[in-house]
Amino acid sequence: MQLDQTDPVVQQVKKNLSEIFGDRFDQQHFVVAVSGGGDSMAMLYAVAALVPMGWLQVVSVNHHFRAEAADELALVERACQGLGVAWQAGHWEWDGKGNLQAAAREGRWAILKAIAQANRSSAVLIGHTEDDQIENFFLRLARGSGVDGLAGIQLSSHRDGIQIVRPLLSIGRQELRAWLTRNGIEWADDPTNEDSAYGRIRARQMMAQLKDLGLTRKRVLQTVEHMRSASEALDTATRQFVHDRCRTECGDVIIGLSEEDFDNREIFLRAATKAIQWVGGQVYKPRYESLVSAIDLVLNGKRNTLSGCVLSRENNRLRVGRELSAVENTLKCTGDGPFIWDDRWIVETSKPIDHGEIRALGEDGLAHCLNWRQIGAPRHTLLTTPSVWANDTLIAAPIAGYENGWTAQIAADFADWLVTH
Ligand SMILES: Nc1ncnc2c1ncn2[C@@H]1O[C@H](COP(=O)(O)OP(=O)(O)OP(=O)(O)O)[C@@H](O)[C@H]1O
Repeated sequence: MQLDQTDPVVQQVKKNLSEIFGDRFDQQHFVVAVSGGGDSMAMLYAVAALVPMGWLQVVSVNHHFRAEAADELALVERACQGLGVAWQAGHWEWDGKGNLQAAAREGRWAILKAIAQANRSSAVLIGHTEDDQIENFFLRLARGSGVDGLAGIQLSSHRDGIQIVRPLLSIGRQELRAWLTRNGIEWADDPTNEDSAYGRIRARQMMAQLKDLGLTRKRVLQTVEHMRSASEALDTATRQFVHDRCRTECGDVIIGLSEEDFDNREIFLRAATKAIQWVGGQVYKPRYESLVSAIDLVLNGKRNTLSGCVLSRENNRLRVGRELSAVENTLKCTGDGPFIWDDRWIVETSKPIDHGEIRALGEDGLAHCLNWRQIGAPRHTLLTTPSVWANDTLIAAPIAGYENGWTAQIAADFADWLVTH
């Protein structure tokens, strides 16, 4: 079944996609994440009405913890066959570690990301709706979130260098359900959606009661909008702060301290958070309380660690460096590169290597770098920089002064990275 472009839901989706991609929204390759639930099925049909089928790759992930999942995937596959759109299943299985829901979300993202990268897609489309926005607001409020958290879900965001777009974000779930029914589109109801053990569902139920206070959907969405605008203003100020006061050195961020940072901490803390995320390769921010206590300690001269980073004070500078025990990556390398190591270094050579290994320099490596003191960076920083090994012999440690035909440079400049994070 194909839908008419004048259909109101299709029109909304068109408006949202055009806002992000301009007039050429129908000439982008999209990965469309479809679970078989009402929201993502609505997204599938609306997007298929707008974007020629050759530009779409639908992906459904089976998390293998609900018996119904296979039927849901089959439902999506049938729908895609009917629409003439490419469909692919992804499989994920829980290793029993951590929280199941969170692990499933991460596993799903890893699959979507890999497919988007393989297809060189412009974006991954996700079926979040206005209801998700509202539920998310209450969940964040309950967690004591600040301006950024309450600024809500964005129409477009980035993760791991991939754009995520939510074309249904301005449409309510009820409207979508009615639309699906009107158009005879089948969807699968996820039984866990009714299970009040999940915070999101509890937030949904609570909304009904808050109406009595005059706290309507519209009011919540207004607050989200205000928070977004405040958050954007703070981001701009943070970028300016980073431009004026931060620089990078051997993969660390150095923040120049000034007296006013002790009084007016908001922008300073935001810049420190971004530095920690950039150095530590963290998608999520450290918890606010952990950040404040770590910063207090370091400003008082006590070196400490947070989110894969070492925070240390050097007179009027705060250094955010990588924590050695958090660097797990050992990368096999053959040829001349470029090799991406620790998700942030580009390592290359003019002398191709056979079956080498790139890993953090560490104590044993640094012992071979006789000139490291001349670099001017602290020992704990150099220990975390890339080094190249062959059969346990150190071949190069370019940042620690032992180049031997190798170079290493940071892949994404901190200030550039800030623009999309
Ligand atoms: N198993 C899955 N396979 C592919 N995409 C998924 C899967 N589960 C969720 N998604 C994507 O993530 C979005 C958000 O999922 P979530 O479970 O938070 O919401 P939902 O309201 O249950 O959505 P839906 O009704 O579409 O399942 C979905 O709309 C869909 O785009």
